[in-house]
Order: sequence, then C-alpha cells, then structure tokens
Amino acid sequence: MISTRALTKDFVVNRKTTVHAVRGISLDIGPGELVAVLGPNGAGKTTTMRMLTTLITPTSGTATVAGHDVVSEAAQVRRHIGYVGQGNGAAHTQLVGDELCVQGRIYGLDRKTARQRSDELLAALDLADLGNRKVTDLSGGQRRRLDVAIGLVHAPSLLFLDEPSTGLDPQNRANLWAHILRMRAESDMTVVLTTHYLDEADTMAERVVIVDHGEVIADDTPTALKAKLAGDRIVASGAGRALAPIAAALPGARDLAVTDGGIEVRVNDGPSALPELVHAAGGLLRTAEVHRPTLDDVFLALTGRNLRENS
Ligand SMILES: Nc1ncnc2c1ncn2[C@@H]1O[C@H](COP(=O)(O)OP(=O)(O)OP(=O)(O)O)[C@@H](O)[C@H]1O
Repeated sequence: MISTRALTKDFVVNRKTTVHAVRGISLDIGPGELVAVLGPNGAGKTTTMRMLTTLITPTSGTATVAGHDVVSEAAQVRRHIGYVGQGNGAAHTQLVGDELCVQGRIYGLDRKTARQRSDELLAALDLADLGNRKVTDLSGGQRRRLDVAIGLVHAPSLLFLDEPSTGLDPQNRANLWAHILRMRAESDMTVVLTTHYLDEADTMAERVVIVDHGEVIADDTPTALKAKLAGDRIVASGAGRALAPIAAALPGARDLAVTDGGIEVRVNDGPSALPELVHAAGGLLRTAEVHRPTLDDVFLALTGRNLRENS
C-alpha cells in the first residue's frame, strides 16, 4: 500500500540554514495495516506524512502510495487516500452536513451519493444529530470526528491521521478510537497515524514505527519492540547491598541499581525472574514487583533520551 525508498526532505530556510527534516526513510506498509508513527517533536513525522499525501514533494528518494508515485501521479494518489491533518481546518460557518457533502462533491461524488455518504458517516461517527449545526459550534471532540468524516467521505482505501486525538480529553480520545477501529474493521482500510500518546500507540497500533531526527530507528509490533529493546524492570525493597549480587545473577540481568530501600534491575522476562529472585534472596527481600516496559523505555533504550521530555 505504501512503499518508500530513501525518502528525504530538506527545507532550505535561508542561504545558511537547511533543515534535514526527513533523512532517507525506507518503509513498506501493507494493505489493512494499522501503523502508528511515533517520535518526539520535530522528528519528521508530519513532513513524512505530507510527502505521502502529496502535499509537499520529496527532495530525493521515492514513494508510492496505493500503487502510484507521489510526485508523478499525485492526482491518482489523492483519489485513494484520506488525510486528516493536525488541528482543525479553517473555521467554517457552514452546516455540518453541508460541509461533508461539499467535500464529497469535491471528490467527484454526485449530489445524491454525496448526501447519502455524508449521512452514513454522520451516523457512524455519532454526529447524526448535529448535521444542522454550524461547524464552528461543534465541541473539540465533535469537530475532530467531523475531520475524520471528511477524510473518509470518498471511501479511501488508505487513511492518514496526523495526531488525531491531540487536545481531546480521555473520553473523547477513546470515543474517536472506537469509531476509527470500527470503520477500519468494516472496510479493511489501511490506517497510518502519528501520535504523541505512547499509550495510544501501544494499545491501538499493530505496528509502531519510531522516528527520530528524520530517520526510522525502530519498526515492529509494540510487544516485540518492548521485549527486544527494553525488557522488564524488577523493583525490590529489602537489604539493597546484599540483594545486588543476587539480582545481578538473574538471567539477562542488566542496568542494576542499588536504591535507598533496595534494588532495581532490568531482565528479559520479569515474571519468570521474580520467583528466582524470591527463592535466592529469601529473608533479604521485603517486597518485589515487575514493571512491564513502555514504549518510552524503548525510546530511552534506543536514544538515551526520554520521549516525553522531547514532546
Ligand atoms: N516548512 C518548513 N520550513 C522549515 N522547516 C520545517 C518546515 N516544516 C517542518 N520543518 C522542520 O522540519 C523538522 C521536522 O518537522 P515535522 O513537523 O515533520 O516534525 P514532527 O515529527 O511532525 O513534529 P511534531 O510532533 O511537533 O508535529 C522540524 O525541525 C521542523 O521545524
């Protein structure tokens, strides 16, 4: 569905400054995949998405989307994709239903089909009662759902979402996700999204592409990324100094730290290392628990930096 090779974008700011926003990204995304592109501010996520949606042209490298080249066949690419950009579009005083219809007409739907499709989408996205409201009167969550409806009006086989849930409260985020996942299940649509929310990428995406400084630094399922790169952390309280050599002997033990009240150690498989620690440490141990890794741990392991600090 998407194939990029050494995709690169430089922005020439002035004679002395060129920003290397995307530095040679090669990526293949198959039909029906749900992929989250994750990375700190300025990593190059939006720039990549804008190249794939034909909004800007690459400096070098190639990209095909739905079988068409993003530069030489931009019009064909656009026909196959939906794009929901960051934030809300221009403030429209149009009615919600009309706005959606107009967007459908722009994509070449006849009046009747546009109306039908817009009614379907308003119902699917819980906006049916709001068809006669002005777009400007919608709440943030409703407006974001309308943005998604607009991205879907021409029934694209591929949907790009740039930070779809930024600024929404947890309930609206969950609600938006429920809609996106349901529509994807119904149409087998490919979905590529960028997000700052680690938990969102972790729970919703089947595949996570981590981008940093314009390059892909990891690409796998969230589970595999966490298992491969981060491991589990065991946090134990008790006689720290005496516990340290025992913890160091656990299978795969690394990053051992003696803390005020005990130790912390990283292992590959926490649930199986914990009983070993309990058995070997006996009375030296007061409490012990396993912390499963997060995608933030993955980013830290890869870059030595914290994703949240950057975003
Ligand atoms: N039109 C532009 N002119 C100059 N520099 C740009 C332009 N657009 C983006 N950049 C720069 O390119 C780099 C990548 O930006 P991009 O918006 O792709 O990052 P991002 O990962 O999407 O960040 P965020 O999470 O903040 O949206 C940044 O350093 C940004 O300042």
